[in-house]
Amino acid sequence: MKVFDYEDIQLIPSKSIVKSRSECDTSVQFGPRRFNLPVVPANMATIIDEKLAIWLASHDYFYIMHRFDEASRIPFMIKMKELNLYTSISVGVKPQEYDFVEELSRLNLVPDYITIDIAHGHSQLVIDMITHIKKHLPTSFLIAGNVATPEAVRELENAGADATKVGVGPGKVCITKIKTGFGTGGWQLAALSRCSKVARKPMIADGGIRTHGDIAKSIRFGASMIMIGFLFAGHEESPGQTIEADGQVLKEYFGSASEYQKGEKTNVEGKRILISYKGKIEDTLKEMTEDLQSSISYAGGKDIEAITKVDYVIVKNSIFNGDWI
Ligand SMILES: NC(=O)C1=CN([C@@H]2O[C@H](COP(=O)(O)OP(=O)(O)OC[C@H]3O[C@@H](n4cnc5c(N)ncnc54)[C@H](OP(=O)(O)O)[C@@H]3O)[C@@H](O)[C@H]2O)C=CC1
Ligand SMILES: Nc1nc2c(ncn2[C@@H]2O[C@H](COP(=O)(O)O)[C@@H](O)[C@H]2O)c(=O)[nH]1
Repeated sequence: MKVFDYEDIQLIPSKSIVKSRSECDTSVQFGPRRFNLPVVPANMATIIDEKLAIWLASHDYFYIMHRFDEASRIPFMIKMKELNLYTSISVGVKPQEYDFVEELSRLNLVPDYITIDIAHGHSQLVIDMITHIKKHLPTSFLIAGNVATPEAVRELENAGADATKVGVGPGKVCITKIKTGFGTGGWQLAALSRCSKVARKPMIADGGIRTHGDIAKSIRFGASMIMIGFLFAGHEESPGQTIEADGQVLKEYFGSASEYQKGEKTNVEGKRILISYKGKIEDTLKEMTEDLQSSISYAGGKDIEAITKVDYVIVKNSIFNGDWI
């Protein structure tokens, strides 16, 4: 199988049709809503919390709340609805999650988006949860993952998922490939490309984004939305703990399957890292927008759609020409 990853690809420019990059529209329709950018901060405890979710929703960005503070999910949804903001939450597949879905239905607290978030999403456990959610919350836009193969995308779509999330093991704080030998680490973009050959519904590329150019590459290879942890970690608004050491300000970023999230050393497939403080998330989103507008201009178009059709070359490990920016 021919594989490649983000650092091995360069997209080929087409003639620009705009006078200024500011003419390029980075917005995207995803499910029932339109968002300013095709990116979503990872549904992880050190990446998203209620305060950031409110900011993102009220500024027309997509968010997915994590599922690790189970009891706070209903109060969170009530607050978002009171603020007239859309709701987007995560669930797992354990028995209590079945009750939770039924409770939402009973309370008529219907999330606009609901994401089934487990490590190995190509599983009967996920198919059963898709069936359960579609029965009790049929109008919610249902995202299911994570998966790595076309077979998995097809099965979850056939079970009723409205979108699938692709990426097993490419994450910055992931140790799945080291601990299990499995995953898409090092070939995440090729895995996405394979999945796109069969997907009939939108796909979220999840994990392994290291530069803003990787967003355009994900779109070229089939993603409608891109989930990002590392690039959103370390901001003022990031919920991870802030640590000061030797005059440096650092923030923590840990995996959802790490002992820091789980509170125990069982089935650990994630680690914790410290990241230099990055400033305000609004500034990062502005830079991402400008860079994606530039990508659209290089693609020879005026909107995201233009990027889906560009030519590309595979040049192994080429993008930094041996340098790091
Ligand atoms: N995208 C990725 O590459 C990865 C992401 N993660 C993240 O970590 C968090 C915890 O994930 P997860 O452990 O799935 O959540 P849970 O702890 O909720 O476990 C999910 C359920 O699936 C069962 N299961 C069976 N086989 C597997 C398998 N190979 N991997 C995981 N579960 C399995 C588990 O049973 P039992 O516990 O008894 O085995 C459990 O009932 C999630 O947020 C997930 O997204 C974790 C690893 C990889
Ligand atoms: N293998 C693991 N993967 C994890 C864990 N926690 C989260 N994740 C995945 O990583 C992405 C974010 O990737 P990044 O490269 O942008 O940082 C996230 O959305 C999850 O899919 C974990 O503990 N182990």
